[in-house]
Amino acid sequence: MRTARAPATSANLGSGFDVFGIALSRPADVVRVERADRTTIEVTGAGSQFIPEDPEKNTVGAVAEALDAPAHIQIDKGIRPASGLGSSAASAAAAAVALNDLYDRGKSRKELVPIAAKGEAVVSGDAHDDNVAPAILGGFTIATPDGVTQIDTDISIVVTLPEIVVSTRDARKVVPTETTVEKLVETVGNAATLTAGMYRDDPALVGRGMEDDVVTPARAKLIDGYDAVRDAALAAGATGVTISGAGPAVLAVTRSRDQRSVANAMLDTFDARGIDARAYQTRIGNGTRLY
Ligand SMILES: Nc1ncnc2c1ncn2[C@@H]1O[C@H](COP(=O)(O)OP(=O)(O)O)[C@@H](O)[C@H]1O
Ligand SMILES: N[C@@H](CCOP(=O)(O)O)C(=O)O
Repeated sequence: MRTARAPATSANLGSGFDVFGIALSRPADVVRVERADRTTIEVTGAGSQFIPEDPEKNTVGAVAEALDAPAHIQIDKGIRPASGLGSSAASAAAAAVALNDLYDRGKSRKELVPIAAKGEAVVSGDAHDDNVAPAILGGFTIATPDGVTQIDTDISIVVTLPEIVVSTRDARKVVPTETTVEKLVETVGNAATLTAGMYRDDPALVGRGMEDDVVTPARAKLIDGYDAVRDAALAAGATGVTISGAGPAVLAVTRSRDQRSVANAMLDTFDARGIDARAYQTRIGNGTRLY
């Protein structure tokens, strides 16, 4: 038997659509695997009533198949599904690391990224690596078709998760298919600024580099109160605010001293609109840990 803990992740970070991702120190999923003749799945925890236990429909089923590692897989969800916090990716990442060890498959952490991404394809229709890469490797990751670059960094983050459901599959349908050269130039500048900020552990650069005028405005329409919550977080000291993944979670980069006031400002703003929400005061953290 093996047990692995995989963290929530936040993909895109505004200017890095389908490329950038960060691991968050909390919340997390815990996955326990035991050898079996065929794969069976049991899910408990946050939002488990909405998560299929059929191996064809759960992200961990695709991972077990890709590693040829049938198992009884118990998933304890700490990350609500359809949150924008890489919930489906965290289970896949934890299962990949645990099954690789259980069956002694000898894959490196980087080799496990595309295997865990097969689970993402099951739920979102696309095998994008931007959640599974940080979930497995930790830190800040740049996932491209040529591979993953990982940077360890320490940045304070607030993520606010409203009681709204946005499925990644639906949020991918509103992504614009065309943009202008001006916006392309702006996006490249912001993505480069963000990357420099990650190298320097600099929340001001990271926050500025999250600006995005292409994908985020289209998706913001799916999140009731997004603009007001963003303004409130910035007024409370956040250095940048964007949608976490496909939403509805909203992510703010902060200096450590401003974390609590930013979290309160975001919660109060959702509350004023009658929307229940919870805030995670968290940091960029480690990848999947095997017990
Ligand atoms: N192990 C899993 N954990 C979470 N969601 C899963 C899992 N396996 C399948 N799903 C399905 O994936 C969808 C949530 O994935 P997604 O929309 O990408 O949310 P998130 O942004 O939180 O990852 C839900 O329909 C859920 O039922
Ligand atoms: N790049 C993807 C990331 C989806 O993240 P999730 O946490 O919402 O699953 C996208 O933006 O569609």
